[in-house]
Amino acid sequence: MVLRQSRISADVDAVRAALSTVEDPEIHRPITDLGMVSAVRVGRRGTVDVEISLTTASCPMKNTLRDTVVAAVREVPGVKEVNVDFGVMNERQRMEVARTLNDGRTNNPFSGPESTVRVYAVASGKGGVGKSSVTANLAVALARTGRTVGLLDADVWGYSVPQLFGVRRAPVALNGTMMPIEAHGVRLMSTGFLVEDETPVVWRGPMLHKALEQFLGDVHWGDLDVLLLDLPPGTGDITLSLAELLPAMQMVVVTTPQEAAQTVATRVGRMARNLRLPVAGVIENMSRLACGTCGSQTALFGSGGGSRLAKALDTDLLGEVPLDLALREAGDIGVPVVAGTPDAPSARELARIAAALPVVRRSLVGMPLPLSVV
Ligand SMILES: Nc1ncnc2c1ncn2[C@@H]1O[C@H](COP(=O)(O)OP(=O)(O)OP(=O)(O)O)[C@@H](O)[C@H]1O
Repeated sequence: MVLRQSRISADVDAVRAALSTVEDPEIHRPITDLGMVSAVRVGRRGTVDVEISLTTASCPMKNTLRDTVVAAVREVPGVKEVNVDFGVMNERQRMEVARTLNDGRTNNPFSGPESTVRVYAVASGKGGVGKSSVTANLAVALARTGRTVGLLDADVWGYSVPQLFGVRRAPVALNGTMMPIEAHGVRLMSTGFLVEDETPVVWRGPMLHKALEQFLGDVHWGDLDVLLLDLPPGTGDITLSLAELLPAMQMVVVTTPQEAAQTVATRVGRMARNLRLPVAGVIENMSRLACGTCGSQTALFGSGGGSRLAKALDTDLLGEVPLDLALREAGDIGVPVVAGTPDAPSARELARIAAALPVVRRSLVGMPLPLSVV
């Protein structure tokens, strides 16, 4: 029995079938559909050689891809050894991949009425209240419950997504289509990936709108369940553009317990009303500081800001995230706290909030209807 099995040789079709279960880690399509498998050779002793053509020579996911290919091919009966060689696609092949990706796609996949993607824009009245930390952790928490999540760093000038996720590289681009960078299970895009370290971004007005349009339309987000947007602090052009580009956009407002609720409510409330954006709820951040030794709680930044703001905006308080050293340290090392220290008090609360994020729809009352006079 043992002898006979060692003589069975795997066949090329079975190996190709196994390879069709392997997805490109960034494009999320089978490598066989993308034309990435350039050769498969099966030796008599169960040795399989696979040649993979990468979309770019500096493919950051090369090792991940090698591991998945080896694991898939090893499952084929008769396979004893798997060797993977990498080459690079030529321009014609890259164009073919870009065509496959763009097949039937409209420019902005989130703009049509048929889009079922839940879109949350996370806003704050001012900077430094933890809006980006909250957004990053909500995204990771949602991804950890099995959802496909995208996070667009719409804080174009003050981007923090690269730091919060520990990503320091440029995205792969294929003939005008950019691949989001995946980290901690979330598909990310940020201006921070596109500029040299510390280079200031000076886009304004129409250029800004165009850039956001491209972030939505020219990035291959794939089939998302949820798209989160980390807005810049305050209210302004970016929110205006995004509200126009994303009909399903709803806002989540982050505040500290101390912030003058009335000021934020007036500012954010006016913007939400003017743009007819529904507010899904308020998250109070930096709520209390728990003493690690005695467990006593100190309201370092006062209390009640979140519930006051929720009341003023006529929405719900979704949760209160405590001040937590683990969250601050997580941000510094680039591993969101819900992934790195899921038992930390802030991580538990953020995961709870993510699991219960409500869906509110934009009212059509007062919106211009797409009618034309005939
Ligand atoms: N709950 C928390 N506990 C401890 N530290 C926190 C908490 N929330 C945020 N921080 C820390 O506060 C700082 C500001 O957070 P963050 O960058 O997320 O704020 P922001 O509102 O997005 O700021 P900006 O508007 O400038 O982008 C960071 O150092 C972050 O680690």
